[in-house]
Amino acid sequence: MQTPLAEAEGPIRLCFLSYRHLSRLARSVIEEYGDRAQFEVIDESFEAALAIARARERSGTIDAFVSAGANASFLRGSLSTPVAVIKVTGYDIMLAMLKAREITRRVGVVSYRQTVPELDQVRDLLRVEVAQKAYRTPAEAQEAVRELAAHGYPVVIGSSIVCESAEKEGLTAILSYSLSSVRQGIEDALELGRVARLERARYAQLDGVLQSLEGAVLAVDRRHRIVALNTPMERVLGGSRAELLGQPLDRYPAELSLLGTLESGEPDRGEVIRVARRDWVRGRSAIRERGQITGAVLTLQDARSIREADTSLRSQKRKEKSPAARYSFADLKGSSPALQRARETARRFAATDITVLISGESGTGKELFAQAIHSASRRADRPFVAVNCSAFPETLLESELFGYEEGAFSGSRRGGKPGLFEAAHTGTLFLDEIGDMAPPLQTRLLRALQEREIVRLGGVGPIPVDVRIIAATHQPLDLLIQERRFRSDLYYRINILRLQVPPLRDRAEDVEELASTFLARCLRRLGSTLDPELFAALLPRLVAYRWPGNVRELENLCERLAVLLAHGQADGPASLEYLAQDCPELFALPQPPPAAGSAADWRERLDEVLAETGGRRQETARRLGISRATLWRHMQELERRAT
Ligand SMILES: Nc1ncnc2c1ncn2[C@@H]1O[C@H](COP(=O)(O)OP(=O)(O)OP(=O)(O)O)[C@@H](O)[C@H]1O
Repeated sequence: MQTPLAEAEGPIRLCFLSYRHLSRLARSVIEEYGDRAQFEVIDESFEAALAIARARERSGTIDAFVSAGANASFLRGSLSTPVAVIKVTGYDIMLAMLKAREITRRVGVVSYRQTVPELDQVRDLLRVEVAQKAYRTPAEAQEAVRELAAHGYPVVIGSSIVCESAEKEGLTAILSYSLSSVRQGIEDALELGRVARLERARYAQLDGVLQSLEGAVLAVDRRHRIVALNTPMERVLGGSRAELLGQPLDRYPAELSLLGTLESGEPDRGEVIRVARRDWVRGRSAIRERGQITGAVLTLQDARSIREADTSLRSQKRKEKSPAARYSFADLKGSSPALQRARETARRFAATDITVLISGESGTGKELFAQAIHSASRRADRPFVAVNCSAFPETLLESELFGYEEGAFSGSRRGGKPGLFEAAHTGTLFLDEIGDMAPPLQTRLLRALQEREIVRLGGVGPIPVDVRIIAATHQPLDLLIQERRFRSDLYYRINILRLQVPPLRDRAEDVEELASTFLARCLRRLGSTLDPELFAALLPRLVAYRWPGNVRELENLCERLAVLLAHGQADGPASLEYLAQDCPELFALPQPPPAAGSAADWRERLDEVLAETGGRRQETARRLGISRATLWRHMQELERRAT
């Protein structure tokens, strides 16, 4: 394949466009250039010359044109290929004057644009009577020649057009151009042609880069005219490249304007604009040459493709340590009417993308419901991220949720850290115990939910996040609002779809299914099976118990029972008493739930178990059938009441 620069090799292709007087002169020097240049000489001027020049431009067969006088000016203004101008020098005129003097002492000189003042000074020297005239158009040239003829000037010096007119008037015409000025014109044209080739080759390379870009790109010059663009940008502007090149960008929607960038030189990136019925992320920057702004570039990235790339990037990262939901509706055991109703409601919520608020006592299965909703929603294969708001001190929870930038606080990790909102992007964020969130953080959370974007701690730019929120609480939020511990606007924002998970004591029908499921599962893990007779004997006690720790307590108790049963320490119905030693709660009066029972009783029980476990909270929580977070909360509460 030929590279653009290889195309720049070979002789420079020049085209002469002039009346025949100059063409004749040009033909006489062509041979001197040998291999350096290839010539085409055309005896035409103005409109006819322009038509031919444009045809050559389109076919790309010419590197530069050569012309003179008014003709050259006319062509220059209409062609994008360079036009070298053959200029008349004082020396040329002197030579022509000497030739003219051999014929007559009355000489007319007709020059393009302006007369030659020096001639007035030398005419006495040459002892010639000189009449000077200037012209701009062929008609003016003709008129000037006619006037000279009328005033009895037999010889006229001038350009090709002038010579042509003079001959028509029957005068002697002397071309003002000398061979040396024609040679100078050709040298200029060779240089212009060489530079034009290099520029074309560079442009072709740049264009190759532009075309390979996925986004729409264009560049303008200092005057805000389009000088380069790629195919996607042609589609945005709704025209072909040939139509668009050279057009002022002002004609297009104001959002695409680069005038501000040309003015200030300041780049700006990231703003989303809507043009041609699509959303684009716009970038604008200035082009500088040696510090001077010479143009500007506009880039438009399809917002949809950025979103897709963002999603795939985030999901790529997520695959490494993806927080996923483990449970679905199939894992939600229980067939009591209350649970069935809750399950049905949750299923309907799963079909929407709306915020859900789940309330219920600790251990009733709120997180399990949240996971089931997520797993049945359109976000099922996206992350499910759970955070217990009561388990973190305020500032730590803030950085957990929103992440932080490097240097946000002393000890912040290098490179910063994305928060749970970002980790949950496109998925679900489960905010457990939302009632325990500190009010300042509630304000930040509300803003994130409303704006659908977050700002990392120490960060400036907002990061858009697409997250479904499922919040849970064991406390009545309306009471917390009265106590000014919960913001009412956040409450209204999250309290859209409500799900109440009933305590286990209100659905005793579920105990049998739950207990047999938990026991069978634990025993299987221990390589044993459930003895139906023993289970039948145990069931009335399980059903009668009030389960202050709800399903979690039942699950923990089943684990304990399974260990005892699997090791053959309890065998047959007679061993119920034996079990009673290890599971006294089933055989004694039920422990009052912390909220309902007296604080003193609860404190006593808590202290008792803490003493038994040597202060180990994990084990204490397990024995009490509550989560660690709940234990921590209760301890805080008791301390608060004590002071
Ligand atoms: N209906 C159910 N079927 C099977 N297992 C359940 C059910 N409900 C709860 N569980 C189990 O009980 C335990 C406690 O449930 P979960 O953590 O969802 O409760 P929670 O209400 O979110 O508790 P907390 O308020 O203390 O965070 C979990 O191990 C869960 O799998």
